[in-house]
Amino acid sequence: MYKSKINYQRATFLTSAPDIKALPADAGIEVAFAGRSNAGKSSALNTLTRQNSLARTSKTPGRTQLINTFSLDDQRRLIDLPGYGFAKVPLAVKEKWQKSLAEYLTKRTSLKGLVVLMDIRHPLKDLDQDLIQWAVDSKLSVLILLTKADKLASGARKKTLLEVREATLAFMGDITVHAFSSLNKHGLPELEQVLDLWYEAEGAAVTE
Ligand SMILES: Nc1nc2c(ncn2[C@@H]2O[C@H](COP(=O)(O)OP(=O)(O)OP(=O)(O)O)[C@@H](O)[C@H]2O)c(=O)[nH]1
Ligand SMILES: [Mg+2]
Repeated sequence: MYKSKINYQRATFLTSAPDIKALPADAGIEVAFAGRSNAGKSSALNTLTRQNSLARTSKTPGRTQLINTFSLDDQRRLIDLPGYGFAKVPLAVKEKWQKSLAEYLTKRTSLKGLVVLMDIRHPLKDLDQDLIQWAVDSKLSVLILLTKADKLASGARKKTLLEVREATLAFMGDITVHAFSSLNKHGLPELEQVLDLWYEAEGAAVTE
């Protein structure tokens, strides 16, 4: 098993920011979780940090409307971004939070890597592809997590994983793809290993 170098359980809530002006100082290293509404971003953060209610989750898409920041230590932060692609939200609200999302992604210097979460049953929708291409063009490292992997049997899960890996070659970037489940913790060691690398705290190799 992979032993992570960073103690993700130590994460503490910092701020909920309506726009980037309200974020903590733009120093150190940030890793942000992005994806469609309901993809499982907040759940994945809670799984990573072994805290059930650090990030608020919901059956109702559009739960996370602010940029929520969590501290790992004085140099490292995790970010829970508002989801995109959810139609049933008042336009004014949607525009406001999509704007703060775009602002965060384009202006935040400490942003080192983007975790893009997609439901394994509906991967690579248009907005996901736009986000991944933008991240690659911006020289960000990308980790794709195919979430809710528990919803598929292992054969179908592996098939989708290979298909998505193949499809992401076209983006010509630094992209890693793993299946993930917050329900049964599938893919958690892989997530920790990639984050350790981005946070410049590489741990021991995965040995099985
Ligand atoms: N079966 C299963 N359900 C999951 C998993 N991860 C999340 N869910 C469910 O999916 C729903 C959405 O999860 P959230 O973590 O709130 O999703 P989000 O991406 O943060 O959503 P927004 O904040 O609205 O953008 C909740 O009902 C979760 O319980 C998983 O790994 N397996
Ligand atoms: Mg959320």
